[in-house]
Amino acid sequence: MDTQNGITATAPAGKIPEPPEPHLPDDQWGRRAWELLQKLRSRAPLIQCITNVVSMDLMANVLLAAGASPAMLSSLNEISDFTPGVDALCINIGTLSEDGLASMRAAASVAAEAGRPWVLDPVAVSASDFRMEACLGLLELRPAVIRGNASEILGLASARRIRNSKGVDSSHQSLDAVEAAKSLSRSSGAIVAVSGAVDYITDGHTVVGARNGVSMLQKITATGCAVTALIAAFISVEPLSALEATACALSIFGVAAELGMEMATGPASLRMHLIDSLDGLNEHVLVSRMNVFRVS
Ligand SMILES: Nc1ncnc2c1ncn2[C@@H]1O[C@H](COP(=O)(O)OP(=O)(O)OP(=O)(O)O)[C@@H](O)[C@H]1O
Ligand SMILES: Cc1ncsc1CCO
Ligand SMILES: [Mg+2]
Repeated sequence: MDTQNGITATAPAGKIPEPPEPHLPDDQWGRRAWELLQKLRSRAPLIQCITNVVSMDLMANVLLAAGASPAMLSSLNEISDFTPGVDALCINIGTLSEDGLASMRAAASVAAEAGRPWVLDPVAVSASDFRMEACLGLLELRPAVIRGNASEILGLASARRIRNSKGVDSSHQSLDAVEAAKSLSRSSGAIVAVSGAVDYITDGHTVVGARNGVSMLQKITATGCAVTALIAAFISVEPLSALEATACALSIFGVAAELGMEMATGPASLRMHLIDSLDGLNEHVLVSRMNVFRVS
């Protein structure tokens, strides 16, 4: 059994791991992203978010602007009724509590049993043993995607609280966490995305970079949380191509931010214009702006 980083291997004994997804040529990403965005808009998938109290509003509004249907239900008493019917689940440990963790565990188990994909946002995983242990336990429930900033991915991949971690913000560059992301992907079986100036997405073998976005996103709280929820929405419409769906979600969010920045005068107006730009995004603008490339 592979116990790399102390995390139990994901493929059952004897099962041959699935091959990496076929490689999409760099010039096809815009077309692919538009195809997935159209699917999302026409299906309006139901996305359950068990998330931190800071992020709820932005997360729900980003999901709505993209065409999904958000539901921030988190009581343990509702999970057995509600979670089997969702299209995907987003779990974010930003303001973690004992009760919240019990709900997260229950919802991830129910989603997995019902064959619904779920994504993990390991916010500030190195801030406390409580968070690290919570995340390592959640990894055993098989998230389809893990998205974090570089410090979070470095911490989670090592299964140890890293020093010089600052809380919810990153103190590392995304490129510094690419090898950790690959290792975490192989040990957990999840697609792993590291956000930053360039977002990196990996299935443990292939690495794709997404260069869209603006640095002012770091001045708006919970943009990372919101893009993780967007990833949940994208994988719900394309579960068999989770790497592509994840890269498309990150890149589309970045394109919306770039368009929003053209009208914004600061973080507060960028937040508003980003949501408007995501809602109004059209094929021509998306295809001409998308900047996704194969790294390895
Ligand atoms: N320097 C940058 N230039 C362009 N885009 C960036 C930059 N830094 C982050 N982003 C984008 O901002 C979004 C949030 O990423 P970030 O790494 O800041 O997440 P985070 O730290 O988890 O955020 P939060 O915890 O506030 O939700 C992503 O879409 C990412 O691509
Ligand atoms: C500021 C903050 N604190 C806990 S979660 C959160 C939102 C960004 O991750
Ligand atoms: Mg975060």
